Amino acid sequence: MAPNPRVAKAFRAMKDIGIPEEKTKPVLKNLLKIYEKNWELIEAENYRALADAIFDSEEAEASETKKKDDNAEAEAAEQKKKLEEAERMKVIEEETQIPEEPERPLKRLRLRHQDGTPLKKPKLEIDDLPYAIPRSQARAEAAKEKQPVLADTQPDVANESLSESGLRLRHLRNKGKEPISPQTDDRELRSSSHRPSHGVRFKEPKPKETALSLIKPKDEPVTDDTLPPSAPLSVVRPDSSINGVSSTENNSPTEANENLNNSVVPASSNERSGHELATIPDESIVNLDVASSSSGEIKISVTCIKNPNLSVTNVDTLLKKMEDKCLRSYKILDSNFSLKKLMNDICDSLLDTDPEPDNTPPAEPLENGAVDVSTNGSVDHQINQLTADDLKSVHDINDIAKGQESVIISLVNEVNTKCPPAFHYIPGNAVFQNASVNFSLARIGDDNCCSACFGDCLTSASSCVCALQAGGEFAYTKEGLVKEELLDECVNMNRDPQKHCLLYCKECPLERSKNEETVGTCKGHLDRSFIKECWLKCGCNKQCGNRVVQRGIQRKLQVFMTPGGKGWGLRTLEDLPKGAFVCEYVGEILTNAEYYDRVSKNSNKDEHAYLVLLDADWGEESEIKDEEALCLDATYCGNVARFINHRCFDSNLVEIPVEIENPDHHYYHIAFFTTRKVKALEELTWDYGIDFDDEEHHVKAFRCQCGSRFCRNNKRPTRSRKTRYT
Ligand SMILES: C[S@@+](CC[C@H](N)C(=O)[O-])C[C@H]1O[C@@H](n2cnc3c(N)ncnc32)[C@H](O)[C@@H]1O
Repeated sequence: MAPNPRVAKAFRAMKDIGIPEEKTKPVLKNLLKIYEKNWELIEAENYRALADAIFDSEEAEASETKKKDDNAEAEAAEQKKKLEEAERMKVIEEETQIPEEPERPLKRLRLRHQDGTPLKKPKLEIDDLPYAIPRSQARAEAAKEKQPVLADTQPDVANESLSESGLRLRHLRNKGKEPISPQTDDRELRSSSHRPSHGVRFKEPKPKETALSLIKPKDEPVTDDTLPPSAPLSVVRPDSSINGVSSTENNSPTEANENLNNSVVPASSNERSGHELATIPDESIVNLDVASSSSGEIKISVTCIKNPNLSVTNVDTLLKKMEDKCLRSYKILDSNFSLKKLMNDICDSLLDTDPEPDNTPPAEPLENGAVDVSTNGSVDHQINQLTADDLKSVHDINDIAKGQESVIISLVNEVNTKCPPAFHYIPGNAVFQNASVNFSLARIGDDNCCSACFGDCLTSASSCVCALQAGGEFAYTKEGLVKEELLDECVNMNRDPQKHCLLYCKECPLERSKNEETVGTCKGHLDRSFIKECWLKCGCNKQCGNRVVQRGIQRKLQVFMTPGGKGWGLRTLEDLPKGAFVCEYVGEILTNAEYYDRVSKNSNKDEHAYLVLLDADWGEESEIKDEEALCLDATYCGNVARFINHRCFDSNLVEIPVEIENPDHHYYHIAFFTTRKVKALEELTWDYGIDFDDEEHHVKAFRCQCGSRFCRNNKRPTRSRKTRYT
């Protein structure tokens, strides 16, 4: 078909002004459509409309391209921003000491030896040690020669070696003792069954227990928990003048404080429901009477002699005032909290305590004035008829340490109504019964103390005897912080024990104490570095910088109910620097045999468990007697450390053994130091070293809620726990 001459003419006209046909064609087509084929309009003024339309379309195209370019640029900028942000986060992470993605915990070691045959040692290449701080001559040499380290070739302390960093670290070993270690399969690493020492041991329902094991841990989210009230609260003590019909709680005037807001939060060993709050004034005599009848009536009467001119107030006003006070002072979270409900709860608790009141004789007061409810059966009930067990749990929520530490340690629960657990607060370890712990001065020879020192050992030009004992350098800086090298070594060892020296007992006291037909094989014990502090026979003064742990807790700490299902936890109320001493793990010093005995007799399977082994020396000696194989049990007696929860891998605390009174290491202290800077209100956590995979392990492996991105419990099916504990 012959081309439309008007079209050809339009093409020519455009060509004359430099516009090619292919550009003209689509625009002309469009224009014809718009002008409804009105050629006059297109041809007017020498195709001006067409030329304009073409230029317009060119402009639109250009702007479209620019837009695209801009978008691409914006995208690139966004991408760059993200990368920068990621980089910044990385730096922050590094600065806050959050560790890098760890090697995934490997499977557990398997023991291939047994039957008394000499055992091979674990194959440990020093090259594999991230920090490679050899703590004995043998290990240093092994490092040099890149030979596998044989545990039994390690000499003893007298023989310390310089670490790469120059820090001398002391071994927990005895001269001439030859620990034996089993052959291990390199392909199968890291398990808590082989993750020895210092872990919290979890009680298992079955008495058949195999071994203690521990585990490993990130930043706990900072919660906006409020600080504790500053005025200490007094503890409600049972009245020694209980008459058997009604009870009376008298607050000693010496414990008094001006306020009317003292509270007691008792909890029985069976975990009370948190309803037993009693509010009593201080400088007054408060009588609290509770009575119930067989028809189900309960009468609670509070008599308070405070102000003789007291006029009767409106009950609603009083309730409102008290509710405000409760919400404000006791940090009760529930805005619908009501005193009436609280009283109702008290009644419920009372009924729960003894649902069938009978007419047996009134309870006999205990020595300390409390009433043992086991003998109590009167129709009248006393809200403060505390059992001996209950007495352990009469906690002062404003100082759970009851004045036994040099700082106040408050307790808050803003999550639920659970009361603090039942235990006696003790500020230092105490022997339960059979543990052989001998603090005699005669045992401390000249080589165990710096008797020639004076003043502050840390300021003297040379290292003192105590420092030499720990490897030649003081463990602490002048600021009282653990030196980086030691800290990092300990953190590292805990993170990956298989890369460090595990020592194996010929006959493991732990296995022996299980009283099974055959003594199980030793699962290995970490060869740990110690801190050696100056002590009584040292010539330095009390303020010597090499005395840190023995001064006790100095930081503001708080026991709090964790929101994440871990139960109670411990947090700091102040920012802490890296390497700061927080507290030591305090409990009853038990032999392992005593501990197993305790576990087997304990019909109450406790929800939580609180055991730490003092096994740092075990693999060093050919034979450890039962009374020397010790552990710390904080179940019934302990300090704040019993509240420290576990965090896999990147916990903010690490435990370091500390020698103070005892030159041998059957007994020593376990002290917690910060692994990085810790912000106020962060939860303090510790890697227990539990192997959540170990099916045979006696440990009651809780479902870990640590929240760490390295949580070892995350990827595992819950099958073993379910079948074991239901
Ligand atoms: C030494 S206690 C710690 C204090 C304990 N939360 C309490 O309320 O008394 C150890 C117990 O706390 C609980 N726990 C500790 N860390 C935990 C975690 N990461 N996830 C879940 N439970 C944890 C377990 O029940 C464990 O047996």
